[in-house]
Amino acid sequence: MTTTASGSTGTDGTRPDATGPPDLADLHRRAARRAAERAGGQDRLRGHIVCDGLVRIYRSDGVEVVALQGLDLVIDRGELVAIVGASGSGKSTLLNILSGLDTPTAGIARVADYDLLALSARRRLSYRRQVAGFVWQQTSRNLLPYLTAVENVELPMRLAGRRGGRRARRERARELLELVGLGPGAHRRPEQLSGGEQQRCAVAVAVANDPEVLFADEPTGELDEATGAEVFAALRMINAELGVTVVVVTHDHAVADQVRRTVAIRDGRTASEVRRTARVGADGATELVSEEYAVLDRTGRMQLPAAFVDALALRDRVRLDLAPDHVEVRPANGGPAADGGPVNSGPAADGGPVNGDRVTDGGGPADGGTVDDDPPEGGQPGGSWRDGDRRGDVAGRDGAGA
Ligand SMILES: Nc1ncnc2c1ncn2[C@@H]1O[C@H](COP(=O)(O)OP(=O)(O)OP(=O)(O)O)[C@@H](O)[C@H]1O
Repeated sequence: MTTTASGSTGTDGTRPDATGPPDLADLHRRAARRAAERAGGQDRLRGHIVCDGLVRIYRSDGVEVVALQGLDLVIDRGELVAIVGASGSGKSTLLNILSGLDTPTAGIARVADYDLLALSARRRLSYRRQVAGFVWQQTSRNLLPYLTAVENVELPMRLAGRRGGRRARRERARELLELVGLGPGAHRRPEQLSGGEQQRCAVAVAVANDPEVLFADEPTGELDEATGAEVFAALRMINAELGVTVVVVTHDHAVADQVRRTVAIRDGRTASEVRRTARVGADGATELVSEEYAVLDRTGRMQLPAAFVDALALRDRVRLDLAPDHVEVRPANGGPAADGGPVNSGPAADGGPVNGDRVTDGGGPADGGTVDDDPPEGGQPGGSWRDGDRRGDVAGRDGAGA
């Protein structure tokens, strides 16, 4: 690595008069300051939901299955996030841990300041009754068949000993059913409701005790597209009106494509994520812009997209170089990148997209930029990548690369 000119520095380690991108000396100072903060414990993880190095190992009959292998995830209060990933990638395991149904093997899992690795039985019960709501994929698992919709919503309030008496509970149950668009069905039993209506009722049940977070595991999995959209609208309503943080595991593109943030899990780790923002274009029209990012963990590790790895035949070890606004990754022994082109030219310092893809609404995410897109033709760098693809790990913190 080489460094360039330096100047006087501000309290954050950068030059106070800097107007352009930071130079290499700035970056080195910043890195040293962050390392010192980590060592001093100031690098505290913040978020409504925090997973850091989360591990879950299942053991049965002498066989170990590592379902989560150091998963990192931070979700802010009030966010609505979709979790996607191939079958077996660890989505349900993650949701079971976050909802207090399962205990992780190691790492950090914290929701609303509840440390999920250190819950007493009593605190776990109060967490599940009052902090976390849950909606299962199977409609039959969410509701008691012999109670009406309104009675199903009242039940968690009764179990939690919610104050205000029967009348107050009934009033709240009705309000919640109205909110999810099920007012007229309040006095029907589940068998008298459609699948979509049952799932909307389940959403109302899940938020009956004012939880801080709502987890839903494939809530539209058993429904057709139109009915699934109604259920997702109910989740959106809960998120927007009640401010509940919502995390939805889904295979449903119609759901994943509608949220502002979709996180892809692969092999028990967060691999990439797509963020969507509405922007007003030059013609005054609002467009939805999707940007895809690789996920960098706290120790500096990330997964290179398989298309990038294959395009440059990257194997075993790579060279890393720090430039003022990006990091270059090159094959260790020459290869296609030896004559120039950095693999990743995205602006790293400001958190810019890893591949620079931008997708405007209209063609939809299928046109590019989402985690499930087809890889670019010929696997050229600069394209998007498929969620299920093999990736190369890059460990950046020690500068070794591999
Ligand atoms: N109770 C268990 N005992 C042993 N292995 C398990 C157990 N539960 C899950 N696994 C394994 O852990 C890994 C992750 O499973 P998980 O159910 O979390 O994946 P998933 O992404 O939710 O998959 P799907 O989309 O098919 O539901 C898989 O290899 C699975 O076989």
